[in-house]
Amino acid sequence: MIKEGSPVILSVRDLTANVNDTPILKGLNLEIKAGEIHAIMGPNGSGKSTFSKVLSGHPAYEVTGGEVIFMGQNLLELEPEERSLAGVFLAFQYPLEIPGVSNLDFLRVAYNSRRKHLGLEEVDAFDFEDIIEEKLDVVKMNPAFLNRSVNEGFSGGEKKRNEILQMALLEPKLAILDETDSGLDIDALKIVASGVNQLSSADNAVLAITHYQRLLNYIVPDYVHVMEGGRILTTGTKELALELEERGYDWVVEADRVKAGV
Ligand SMILES: Nc1ncnc2c1ncn2[C@@H]1O[C@H](COP(=O)(O)OP(=O)(O)OP(=O)(O)O)[C@@H](O)[C@H]1O
Repeated sequence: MIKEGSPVILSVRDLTANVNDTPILKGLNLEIKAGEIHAIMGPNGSGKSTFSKVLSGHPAYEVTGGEVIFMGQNLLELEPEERSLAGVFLAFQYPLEIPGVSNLDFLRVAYNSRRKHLGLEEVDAFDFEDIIEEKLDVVKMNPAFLNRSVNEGFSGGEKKRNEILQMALLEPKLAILDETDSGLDIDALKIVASGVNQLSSADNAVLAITHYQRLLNYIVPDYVHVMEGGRILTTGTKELALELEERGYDWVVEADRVKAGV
């Protein structure tokens, strides 16, 4: 859904970041405009999850250089909660369990925080039930999951579905999906993808990190990036994902070496 002149949602320039004093991101550049769906693929350990965690403001990751501008503001200056309120949503690779906090209460607090941030009136528990019911339908989730503690005892696939429910509710400007497809059966994959597609619009953007081309049959990307060694080595269209599926990553790494004259 690329439109000429769409506003830039995320601009990442020469981003470098360390984990435990070890450089992981080594000069990452990426620009995402409104209405676009981007996919990042790449070998294990190339820094994909690190990138998503740096964007969400995870404290274990130290940014050592570069800039990240999200909708005109310096994202790196914002606390993780502020990033979320500003409209950055990260669907985790391993969603956290929060024992003792009901999913319904958790979702209502998150929803009201975002409304407050947008200058809108908070909704009470009664009205929230109508809102959440509509969103449950997006991910075809059984309402019984609302009364359980957040993700506690949920299966891997149920946790991922719950992440997409949060996303549908919060309507972020930038949704980052970190291997949301892993652990999903075929039907759940289609439901999750359909939830993402229903959310996707000309005003927001999606960044999907995945190992599997099959997700991209359902969430069709405008751009596919290959990450290796903490950088984006190459960018293509959805056909690139098909080529990667067939040929693996070595040829991309080799082509980058030849380009760099190494
Ligand atoms: N807390 C940490 N301490 C030490 N090293 C870490 C830590 N977190 C990540 N790393 C290292 O950073 C590198 C990049 O990891 P990351 O999880 O970002 O890769 P990835 O591309 O998402 O991999 P995968 O496809 O396997 O999920 C890896 O070598 C990993 O071991």
